[in-house]
Amino acid sequence: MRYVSTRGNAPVLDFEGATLAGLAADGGLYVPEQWPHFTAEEIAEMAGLSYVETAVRVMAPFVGDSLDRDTLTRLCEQAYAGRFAHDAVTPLVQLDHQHWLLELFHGPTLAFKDVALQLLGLLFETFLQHRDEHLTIIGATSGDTGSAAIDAVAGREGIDIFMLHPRGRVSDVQRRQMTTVLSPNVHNIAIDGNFDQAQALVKAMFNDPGFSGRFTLSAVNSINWARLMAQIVYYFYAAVRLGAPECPVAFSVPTGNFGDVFAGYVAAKMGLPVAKLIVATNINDILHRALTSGDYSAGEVTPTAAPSMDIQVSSNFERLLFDLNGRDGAALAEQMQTFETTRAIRLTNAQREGAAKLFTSARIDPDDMALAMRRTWERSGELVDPHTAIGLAAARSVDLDPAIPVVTLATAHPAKFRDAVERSTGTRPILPSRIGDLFEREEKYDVVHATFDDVTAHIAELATPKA
Ligand SMILES: Cc1ncc(COP(=O)(O)O)c(C=O)c1O
Ligand SMILES: N[C@@H](CCOP(=O)(O)O)C(=O)O
Repeated sequence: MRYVSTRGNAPVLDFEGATLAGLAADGGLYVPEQWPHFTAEEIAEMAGLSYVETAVRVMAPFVGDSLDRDTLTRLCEQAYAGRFAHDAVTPLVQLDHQHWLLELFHGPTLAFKDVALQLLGLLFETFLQHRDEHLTIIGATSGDTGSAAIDAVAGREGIDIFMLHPRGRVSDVQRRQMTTVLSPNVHNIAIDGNFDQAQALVKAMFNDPGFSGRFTLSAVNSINWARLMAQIVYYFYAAVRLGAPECPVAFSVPTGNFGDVFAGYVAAKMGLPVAKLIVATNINDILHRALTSGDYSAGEVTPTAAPSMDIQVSSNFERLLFDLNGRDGAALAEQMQTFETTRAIRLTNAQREGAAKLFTSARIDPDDMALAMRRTWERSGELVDPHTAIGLAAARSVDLDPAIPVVTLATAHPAKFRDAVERSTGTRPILPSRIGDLFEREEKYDVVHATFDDVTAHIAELATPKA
């Protein structure tokens, strides 16, 4: 499989190259040159497969010649068998006759990010084995990517990770999951700013030849295609259990950077019968506005009780706009440059009409989020975190054929957001025993001004330059 940039002006790479590069050299994002496709018979054959077997089937076409089948299978076994606290890896839980939760938080750091990052850590290690390179990973987090990426690469030879988080804007559990990992290759940086600023700094570092030329940079955010590839798997895994390919399934996805829901779009492109993708946002609603009125304009980020979704520049939306624009890289580059300068664009008619075929959206305010947490607890006995609650509230707000199962992606364990869950339900979720001592552990992180010069100077002091 070959990978092209959404902005049409970067080298075409294979899977290994795209995984190590992270971001394309022209500022765009790598996407497969074409979408692989499964027939209905091939999807039916996935019924009864284990998570690992499903993962290998779904990801093999994307990996192409970069890994042989045995190696891909071994890596999936290492990533999923044993590292997740549930045999099904991503189990389904039924709430009522139509609604289901897809629990994606059974990994080591209690959020859906583990599903992709456990594999990505192993991919980096495998690809580095035949290269004489030291990888410098630079990432930005609104709380969950950071800990999952750190868990995946802490202590690995030949890799350093620098993770930027917005100071004071992540939950105490989220922060400690990052800052209590004391491996010498882990570098946590708290910036005075929000996630969008952290993400912009990361992209600027990749795009600055003076900085990126000195190090072998890579990315762990969902700008890295390999992240999304691994997230496609659970759409297949859930849908075949609910009757696909005969029966279509809808998914409601709590959304910030548009990565998780874009993985659902790719699953649909690959032949999975997806009835609807519900883009569930909090009051930081750029995606809801874009999908309902074509207005993709970034406002100020407002802190909420669902902090991982406090995002106003949704990186992966670029991948959708590219696909819906007839994959015209030059036109997309112009559109994205306008967005980068003015922080606002209007979607073209082709983009709006194309998106409307599969996507719908809902903006959930804090009261409805709290109500969804309380009702789910009272009616189903399930504690859900604020992000999942937004997905559930959105799922229930959309008018869908009652015969179609609606799966809400449960993206984080409620214990990551204990205060918010307790406020809404009166019940305080307990930290799972594997991180039960989190509040006794020592923390280590640096506070750095959110400017390009300060952050790059800090990283350059600690990172290993190219030989
Ligand atoms: C718990 C949680 N839910 C939802 C999201 C949104 O996912 P995405 O950014 O892929 O849209 C995030 C962060 O990305 C998250 O950490
Ligand atoms: N919510 C994320 C933000 C980064 O998103 P990513 O999926 O692009 O890594 C987080 O928790 O860090």
